[in-house]
Amino acid sequence: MRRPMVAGNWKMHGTRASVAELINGLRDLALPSGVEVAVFPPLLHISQVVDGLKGKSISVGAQNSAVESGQGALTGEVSPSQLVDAGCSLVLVGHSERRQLMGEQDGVLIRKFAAAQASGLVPVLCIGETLEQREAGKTLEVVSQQLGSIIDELGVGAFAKAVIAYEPVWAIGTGLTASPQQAQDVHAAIRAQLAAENSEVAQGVRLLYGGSVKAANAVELFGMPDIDGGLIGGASLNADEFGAIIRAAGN
Ligand SMILES: O=C[C@H](O)COP(=O)(O)O
Repeated sequence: MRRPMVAGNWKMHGTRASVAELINGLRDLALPSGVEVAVFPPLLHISQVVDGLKGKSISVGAQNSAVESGQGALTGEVSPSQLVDAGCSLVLVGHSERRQLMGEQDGVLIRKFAAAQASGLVPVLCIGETLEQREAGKTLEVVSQQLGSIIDELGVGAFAKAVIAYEPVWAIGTGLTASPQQAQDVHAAIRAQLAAENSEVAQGVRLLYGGSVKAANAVELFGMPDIDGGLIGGASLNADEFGAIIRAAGN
């Protein structure tokens, strides 16, 4: 039985004041015990969030981390071990905004994934196709290649301590959501790809859906057999809406 997870990716949003307000809203939420909840604030606000959520069962993660796990001469980067030291337990790897806007490709993402695990962080690997790729009928090929690059290099066992988020790029921040069946089809293919190598890992790994998830569509999405929760962008900036999405995962 996989424990559902609902994670909020705050992206590049927030000031110290708005983050304080969001923390208060999150503290007021009654969280269902069966759901793991996490937030990914901007790096600058991680300490504030870790301190503000003390005693509340919400994990804190980073949106990105360095390719090296320790410390060193890497100007502008923050390493997984520094994130652990700051109170993080998770990190996003390969969000489409970083793949597309920062040019992050497989080689770098493999190193980030490995460095995160070496420091004890749980990587949340984000994969998904663009609209052009979906329209060309290449969705499963693209997703399989993105996942396969990590499996080939680090082995399927790496997913015993990782989470995967399927986020179709065309659904991110657009208000367009993959239908529950569209999302389920891709999730099933992801699980089958893992199962071809190791069925125990495949059955245990949480597969989150991301892309315009709201309280209004979460119940249906999370009701699909291979969707184990969500990675929420815009809707996670409102504690009440985020709380309603969390409850949808607890149903
Ligand atoms: O990481 C979160 C995803 O990019 C989804 O963002 P969104 O819920 O604003 O569409």
